[in-house]
Amino acid sequence: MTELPGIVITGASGRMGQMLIQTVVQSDKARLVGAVERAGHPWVGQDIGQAMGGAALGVVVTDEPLEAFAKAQAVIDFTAPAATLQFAKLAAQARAVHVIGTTGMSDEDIAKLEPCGRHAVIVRAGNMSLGVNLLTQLTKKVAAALDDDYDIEIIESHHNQKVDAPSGTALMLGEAAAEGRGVALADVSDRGRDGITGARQKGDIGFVAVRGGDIVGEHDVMFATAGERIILRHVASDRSVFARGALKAALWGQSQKPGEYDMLDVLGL
Ligand SMILES: NC(=O)C1=CN([C@@H]2O[C@H](COP(=O)(O)OP(=O)(O)OC[C@H]3O[C@@H](n4cnc5c(N)ncnc54)[C@H](O)[C@@H]3O)[C@@H](O)[C@H]2O)C=CC1
Ligand SMILES: O=C(O)C1=N[C@H](C(=O)O)C[C@H](O)C1
Repeated sequence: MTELPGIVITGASGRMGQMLIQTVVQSDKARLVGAVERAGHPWVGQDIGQAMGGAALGVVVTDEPLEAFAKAQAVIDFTAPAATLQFAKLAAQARAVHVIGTTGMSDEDIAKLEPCGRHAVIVRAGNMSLGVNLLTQLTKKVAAALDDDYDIEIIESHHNQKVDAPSGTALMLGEAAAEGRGVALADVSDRGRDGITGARQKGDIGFVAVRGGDIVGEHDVMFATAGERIILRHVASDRSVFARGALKAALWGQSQKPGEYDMLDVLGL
């Protein structure tokens, strides 16, 4: 019998890290072979199951990513941009599929993934849920059907510990709206209203970020014109939707050629 694909989770103690550990351990399609945390983190050296407050899982948290990646078929990485760039090089070296959920990466950061994608499969998306990826397609379609008498605003809400804005999801939705309209998002994006801003520019795509409490992730795409508004909405109430998508991507990546992919490729949307 062939062994199930081995998965390493980076940022293992994080909100997503812990959800990913649970998701992989409960799956009958993959096995957990590693858990990585940053050097100096108190969980390093502890069994990941016990560190999470449960039974031992036989996987000790390490701060040596390459050693862990070498034993794995895939790395699922929801950490921070600098860490993700380091992991991309190491996953390519280990020829492991690298699933990147990390957001807040700059265009320069994203360009640095290109050489890694020549050696290994990379799947990257600002949101790994089926619902949001479907919403990008709906957004594109609605934006293509309406002219710029409809003002597009993207409103995102997240918990009070989120460090980046706009969210990765909001940017995906903005890209989809811009694509539907046949414009480049960089040319029409309005991200920072404060003070005497002047009236809204026709054709702009606006972004609004709300931060508070324990909101998992909510996104509205509003098309507003005189007399009516259309609002497309996604609400995530549990991080398992992201973790399930990420595991699906890790398994899908096993049969792909090296290159950079996104969740639309994984989901066939
Ligand atoms: N694409 C998607 O579907 C989703 C993406 N995210 C993104 O995932 C990222 C993480 O989110 P959370 O889990 O909420 O954050 P968090 O702050 O709870 O967890 C991040 C973890 O990464 C660890 N980390 C940082 N640098 C590291 C390094 N060099 N080596 C190993 N571990 C390192 C931290 O110690 C921490 O445990 C964010 O960018 C967030 O926006 C979150 C949810 C869904
Ligand atoms: O940081 C989060 O929590 C989330 N981040 C992703 C994003 O930036 O869009 C996805 C999700 O909304 C949760």
